Amino acid sequence: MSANEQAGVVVVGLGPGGEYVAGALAEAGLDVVGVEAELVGGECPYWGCVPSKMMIRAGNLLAEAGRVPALAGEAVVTPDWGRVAGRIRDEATDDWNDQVAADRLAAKGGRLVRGRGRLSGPRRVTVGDRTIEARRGVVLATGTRPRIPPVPGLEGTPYWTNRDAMAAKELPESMIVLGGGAIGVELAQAFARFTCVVTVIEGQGRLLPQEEPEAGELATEALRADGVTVLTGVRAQRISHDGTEFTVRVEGEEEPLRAERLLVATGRHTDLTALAVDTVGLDPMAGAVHTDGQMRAGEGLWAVGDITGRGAFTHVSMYQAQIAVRDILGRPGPDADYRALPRVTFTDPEIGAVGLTERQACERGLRVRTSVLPVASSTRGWIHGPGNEGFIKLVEDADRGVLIGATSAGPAGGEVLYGLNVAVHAEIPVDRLRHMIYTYPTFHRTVEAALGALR
Ligand SMILES: Cc1cc2nc3c(=O)[nH]c(=O)nc-3n(C[C@H](O)[C@H](O)[C@H](O)COP(=O)(O)OP(=O)(O)OC[C@H]3O[C@@H](n4cnc5c(N)ncnc54)[C@H](O)[C@@H]3O)c2cc1C
Ligand SMILES: NC(=O)c1ccc[n+]([C@@H]2O[C@H](COP(=O)([O-])OP(=O)(O)OC[C@H]3O[C@@H](n4cnc5c(N)ncnc54)[C@H](O)[C@@H]3O)[C@@H](O)[C@H]2O)c1
Repeated sequence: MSANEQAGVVVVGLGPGGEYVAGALAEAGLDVVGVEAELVGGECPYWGCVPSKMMIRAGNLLAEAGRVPALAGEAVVTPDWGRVAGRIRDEATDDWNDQVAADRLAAKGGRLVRGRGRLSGPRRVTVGDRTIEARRGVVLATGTRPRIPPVPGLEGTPYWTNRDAMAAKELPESMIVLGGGAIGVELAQAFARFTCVVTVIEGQGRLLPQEEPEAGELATEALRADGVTVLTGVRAQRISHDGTEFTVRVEGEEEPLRAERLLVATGRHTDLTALAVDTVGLDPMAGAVHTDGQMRAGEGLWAVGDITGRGAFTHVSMYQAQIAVRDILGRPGPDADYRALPRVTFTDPEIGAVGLTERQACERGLRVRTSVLPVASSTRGWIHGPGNEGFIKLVEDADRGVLIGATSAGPAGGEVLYGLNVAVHAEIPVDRLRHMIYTYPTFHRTVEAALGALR
């Protein structure tokens, strides 16, 4: 097949990673074509981070109002989902219209091609009946889609994914959430705080199973305090929908669960077959596009974002995008380094974590020292009162005397994480961390106490 168009670089998928690459390369003067099948900006601004955090912000306000009687008097609030739905429609997503983002790319000098792209050989991308030859190369940034588990009966029912939840104009009366990972716990709590009756079903033994066990316990307590029913270590056996409500049969439960909505939040996957990666010698059955430290996936081929399987987070896609841009422009720079990968689950309390969990460190054969201290034991935690649940957990490589992992859960737990992120990233000796000044009275003073408690 002969190429009928030319470009310097073709970026396939314009989520946070691809949009950054396309914009930065266009600003640097390259002839860039960005190919986007849906909305420029991707999952994060339209169906992910931004709208979900708007829901969470609103839900947290309601919960905070519920804490007023204990500390400050009376507060009467009437939850109104319409405010959240309206803000998501008008402020976050422009009613799911990406014109502003498309114009932003054009203003930087990039060319937008709307459609679903696929590789058609080295340095070639086909979109519909157009084939574009990229002189310098192609960047794959097509992200992920929800993974729908093969539960009997599920297919064909009007189940929700994150996309339906983000676009919900009305709050369902009840909702079953399949999956107790980041999406499941964040949305379960936000919907419950607006009075939706929520049940979470998590197949593993605890919520947030990728994180420390203490994080899962805290998330369970927080969700239960908001009235959410949390079932862990169980699987849905059969799902049906009778036109009005869902029925979910769960192993070990005599009575089936019933709810108006079913949200499937059981992880994400990427479809490399549809991208035709075999035309450039990559395995279409692989779960991700593997890259080297400069985000190179082959000759004239780079990949960034969720598709690389290095952590499905916007900040990872942006970090990788910066590296790919540097490499494509021929500027030297350090390889991608995931040792201090931070993540925050935006429940209330927020659960932030960086680096390795204790278990991951032990599995690597490292000799570890750990400590866990409750935020409530700090002066600030005690002053804060209701809503002060949380803890700091540290994981130290005992032989090197540096932190290799940490969890910061509590009020503003994601912000408190920053210092720990720096410590893990820069490998600051624990002994130096012990001898710095920690502002009084802050939540992060719990870190100082936790450093002293490492055993
Ligand atoms: C509910 C929810 C909440 C989240 N909250 C957070 C959070 O708080 N913090 C955080 O860091 N992360 C969060 N994430 C994850 C975050 O959204 C993703 O990690 C991020 O969007 C990944 O960016 P990306 O560039 O890899 O791809 P994506 O954002 O997935 O974008 C990929 C783009 O490629 C397009 N595309 C796909 N295939 C093709 C093709 N063949 N041709 C052309 N275009 C194509 C898609 O239409 C899409 O626009 C959340 C995700 C969800 C679902
Ligand atoms: N705050 C954030 O940064 C944030 C928020 C939301 C999503 N995200 C990103 O989006 C990605 C996708 O989120 P997610 O919550 O869908 O995935 P996830 O991988 O975080 O969690 C999925 C959960 O579903 C469970 N599960 C899988 N199959 C199941 C089944 N059949 N029955 C019951 N439970 C089952 C898994 O054990 C797991 O705990 C995450 O990996 C995360 O990186 C990030």
